[in-house]
Amino acid sequence: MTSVESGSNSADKLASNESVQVIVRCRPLSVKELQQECKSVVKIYSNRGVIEVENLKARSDNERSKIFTYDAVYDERSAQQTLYDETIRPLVASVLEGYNGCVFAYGQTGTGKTYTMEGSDEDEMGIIPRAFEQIWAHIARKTGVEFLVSVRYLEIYMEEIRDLLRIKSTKIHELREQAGEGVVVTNLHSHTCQSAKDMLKAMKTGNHNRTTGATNMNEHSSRSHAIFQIIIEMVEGDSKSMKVGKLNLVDLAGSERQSKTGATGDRLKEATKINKALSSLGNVIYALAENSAHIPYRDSKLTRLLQDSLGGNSKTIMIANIGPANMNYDETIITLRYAYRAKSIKNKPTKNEDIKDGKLLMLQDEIERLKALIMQKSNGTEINGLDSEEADLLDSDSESENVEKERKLEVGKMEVDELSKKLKALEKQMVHGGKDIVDSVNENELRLEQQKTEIAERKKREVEMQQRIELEEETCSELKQVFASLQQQVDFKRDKLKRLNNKLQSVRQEIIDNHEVYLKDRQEVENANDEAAMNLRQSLLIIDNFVPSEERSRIISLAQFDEDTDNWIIKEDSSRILPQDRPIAHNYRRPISDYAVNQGLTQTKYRGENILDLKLDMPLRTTQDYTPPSICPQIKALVNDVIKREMENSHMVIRLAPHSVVGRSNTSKLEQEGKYNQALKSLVDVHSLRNTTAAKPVPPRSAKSSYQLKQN
Ligand SMILES: Nc1ncnc2c1ncn2[C@@H]1O[C@H](COP(=O)(O)OP(=O)(O)OP(=O)(O)O)[C@@H](O)[C@H]1O
Repeated sequence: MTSVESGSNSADKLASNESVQVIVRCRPLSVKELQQECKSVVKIYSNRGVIEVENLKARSDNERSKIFTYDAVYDERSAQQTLYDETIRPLVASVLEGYNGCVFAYGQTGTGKTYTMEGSDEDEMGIIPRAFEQIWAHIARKTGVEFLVSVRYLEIYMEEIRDLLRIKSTKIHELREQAGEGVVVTNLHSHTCQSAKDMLKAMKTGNHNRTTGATNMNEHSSRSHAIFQIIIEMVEGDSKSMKVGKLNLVDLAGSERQSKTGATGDRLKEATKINKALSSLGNVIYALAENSAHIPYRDSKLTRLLQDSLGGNSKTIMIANIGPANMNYDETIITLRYAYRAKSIKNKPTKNEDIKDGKLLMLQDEIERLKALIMQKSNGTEINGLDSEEADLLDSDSESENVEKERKLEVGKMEVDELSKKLKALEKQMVHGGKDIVDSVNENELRLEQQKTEIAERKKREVEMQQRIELEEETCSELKQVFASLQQQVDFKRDKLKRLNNKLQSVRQEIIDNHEVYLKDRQEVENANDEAAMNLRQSLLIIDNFVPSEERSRIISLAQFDEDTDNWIIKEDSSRILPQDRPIAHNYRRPISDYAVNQGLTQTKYRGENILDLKLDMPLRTTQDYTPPSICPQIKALVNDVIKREMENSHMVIRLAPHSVVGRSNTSKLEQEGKYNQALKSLVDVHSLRNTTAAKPVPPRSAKSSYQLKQN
């Protein structure tokens, strides 16, 4: 192991600074961006913590570039090791002293969040594996302290929490507020680790289970927000209280424009959820920065889980990842503004110490108890053993008693073995600090690492001082100015006015940019809304056409909104609860007789029987119920007369027809056809007259039926 702890210096320093620390990292232009001949528009001034972004489409000089200042900034050449040593190492050192810590990476999709948090290979390890090394290097040096280190790994995918270390688990994970612990996730597997390797294995397992997919912007895009939690419990000497350090390492899903990622279908649904959660995170950051009375933590699972990290009991670092390409200018500006706002969030970190109940303390108690029990049993067994030997000598006749004693001895030994195994398993979970200080850390390396950390800290201080100087120079320049003449004063004021005017312009520009972003966001929300409305309409159609109305009403009456899962759930209908194991029917599978049907309604249902019997709505009348209307005799006579006449005419036409083909002209043929048609028309008229005077049409007769749902 090469990592070392930074010492208490850095940790103490972090403790005094309660603001969320914001750092920005810019990745290099990607191969795709180089192929598309994109230009780099981001300039990084690491010594001052400043970033300048150039707008190639600017219409005026005022819009040309935008400048932002952060706690630290890293350009495309920055090494993983440097970023870790300068910003994360002090935070992890604080966690090892009993603070809560959080690092979260935010940024547009494909800007390097996963690269920063996890890294790529051994040389390019990211923050998470480096934190493992730091933690275990610390444990290796800490004599007289017992540690219990456990990890959890979860993802929030489409607003559902999934346990990445138990991906097949069907347990439901809810968010619960717990006194002293903040918001916790229920039923999450906690994996106890004995080394950095164990942790790395857990991370890899979780990464393998994480939801990823390809988008236009990133071939391996993370489609979920992933949180890796490390919990370190520490007990010093014989103390009966412990310290607990918790570290949340968060790799957020990328913020993205649907138009750029080319998201459709499921990807679009994912993107909508991702953007919704990120915009709630933005709202929380905004509300905290503005000191609002209400902070909308409950708007998403992500913000509830990060509640302590933002404005609560935690030391927090936000890493804003950006890309340098001109085509991502808008997204880069959004990320930078987001990050800039987060700078003003104030946290209230306090040490988690003097904790009287916890897994480690319980483990220690259990180990003590087992040790005492083993001791007691072993003593008992020895005594029994002696007794039996003596008994052998003294009383060779009592064979059966000896056998009995030997059996007891055997059972006693087995019990001791069992307890020893249990004890070993429990002891294995705990780690004793300071065990292999000589093996694990080479002294020279340790010194070298400490020097590196000191250099990093000095650099950090330099950046802070540089920023302070620049700020003071600006505010004090007027005071320092000695005016030789009125003209000089006027010139100075004019300069100042110009500067203020520039500022005003850039604020105006920001408002315009924000408005454009708002319009784009709105368009995307509208698109998502349309799709959701379409899905809803489709679902309603299915419900209207395929779900019987009484079933629908029943479900509506049972449905209720569950705040914890942020979802609709169906309450259990006690009247419908069926026994889990219904008895198997022997001779008949379905109740067919009336008696059986009645029995089925009141008594236990058998497996394989229909459990639902839904009657269809039957028509009130059938065609058989049709009675023709009574028609007035005059109309009847009139109609009969017309029919008779027309029939005669048509017979005549039909009789004449063969001759007409040979001996008559075409005109007379047409005349006859006209008459024939007229006769038919009269018939139709009479028929329709009948129909209108008849009773209302009767729906087609359908067989009296019911459809039945069968339980499998
Ligand atoms: N600082 C960097 N130096 C070199 N390569 C980088 C750097 N940052 C990111 N990359 C590369 O850029 C690509 C995208 O990075 P990554 O997957 O980490 O982005 P992401 O922000 O996590 O994306 P998404 O939100 O879609 O998951 C990867 O191939 C990664 O190796």
